[in-house]
Amino acid sequence: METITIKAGDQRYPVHVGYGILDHLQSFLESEYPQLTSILIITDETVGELYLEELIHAIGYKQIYSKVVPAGEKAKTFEVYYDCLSFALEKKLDRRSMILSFGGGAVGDLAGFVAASFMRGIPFIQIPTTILAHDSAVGGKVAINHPLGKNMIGAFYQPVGVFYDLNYLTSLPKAEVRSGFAEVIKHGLISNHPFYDWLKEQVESLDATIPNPLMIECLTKGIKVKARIVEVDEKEAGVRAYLNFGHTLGHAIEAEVGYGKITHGEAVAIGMVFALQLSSQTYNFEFNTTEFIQWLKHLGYRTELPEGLSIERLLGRMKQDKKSYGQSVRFVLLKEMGQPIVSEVADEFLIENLEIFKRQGGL
Ligand SMILES: NC(=O)c1ccc[n+]([C@@H]2O[C@H](COP(=O)([O-])OP(=O)(O)OC[C@H]3O[C@@H](n4cnc5c(N)ncnc54)[C@H](O)[C@@H]3O)[C@@H](O)[C@H]2O)c1
Ligand SMILES: O=C(O)C(=O)C[C@@H](O)[C@H](O)[C@H](O)COP(=O)(O)O
Ligand SMILES: [Zn+2]
Repeated sequence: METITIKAGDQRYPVHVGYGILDHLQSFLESEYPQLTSILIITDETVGELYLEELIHAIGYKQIYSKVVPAGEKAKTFEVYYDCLSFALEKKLDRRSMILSFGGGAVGDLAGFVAASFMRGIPFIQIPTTILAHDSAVGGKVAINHPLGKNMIGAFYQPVGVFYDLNYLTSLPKAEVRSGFAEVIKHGLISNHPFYDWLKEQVESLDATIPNPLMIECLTKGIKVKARIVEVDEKEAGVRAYLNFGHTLGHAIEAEVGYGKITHGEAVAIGMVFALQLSSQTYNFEFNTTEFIQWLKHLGYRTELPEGLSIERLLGRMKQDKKSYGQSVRFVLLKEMGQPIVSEVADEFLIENLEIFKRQGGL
């Protein structure tokens, strides 16, 4: 097991990563929360069906409730959020209760926001079950979606611990492996040459990555990139925006095609290709985009805009992105490998490039 400590503001918490590590959760609860009154596990129907009983057994605590929510983006709605809060009130959770988020990023974002707002905040633990969640379970961004924009209603609210048992990854569908791995690639691109080059060299196929020990290395490297950024800028006043590389267009695509119709990682992969196109035009960033796209395609990613999307509507979505001020769209671009910059992009330039992108099917 490897443990990475996250420092965020005045908080510190461990991210334990490894195979079969849930025994540590029980001892963590006993030692750190001796006055615990009850536990609410929030999970989704898929993860619940596969692993909930086993988790309840592993925790071995008497007062455990579980709330099963729909799988995927359907969990990140106001209705489901409200339903979770009602459930917590009905079960008489109090300020010494704990929420355990058990699932992928969607459940983590939802459960974290429930924890952040229930009685103005009770502790929560992340038990991630997807590759993507190496990103979402760390750093304290919690949120639900609004029809007008992704993650628009939320908070910065850190978990008190993350227990990442990689055994869960073995049941992930291929599309979810791919989705999660896009965030690993993002962490490579925004951090440095060696990490990105290493990834490209090592990962020729996503089929072989689970339960290959290579995956644990990819995930811990990714978590460390995120940890270094969150440590200096917990609430995205500056450099934390780098973690949004690929997300300006990515989130606009997710909202336009309909939440859950495309995976988050797949949309981010397309967004990264586009951000690289803008980077080379704006900063003469010398990067072998053709080779990058070939690698993405080889791993099974789509690299072009989904059909039928209107450029005007995408632009409208991007203007509502959380990085935008006034009506100016701000993108995370790369000046060099590992040197991101947040850059204001003029509408005309953006439209021109989106048109090229649309015509050329991802360059
Ligand atoms: N808070 C953050 O910092 C942050 C970072 C990145 C992404 N996100 C958010 O995370 C979400 C995406 O996360 P995700 O990809 O983990 O999605 P997810 O939670 O929707 O999980 C993807 C699918 O895989 C299933 N699943 C989960 N674990 C499984 C397992 N072990 N075996 C089989 N099936 C399993 C789920 O039921 C779901 O259908 C998006 O909403 C995105 O906006 C948040
Ligand atoms: O942790 C961050 O900061 C990120 O931007 C990580 C992203 O991968 C993640 O998708 C995040 O939820 C996006 O945040 P948002 O503020 O653009 O909604
Ligand atoms: Zn993301």
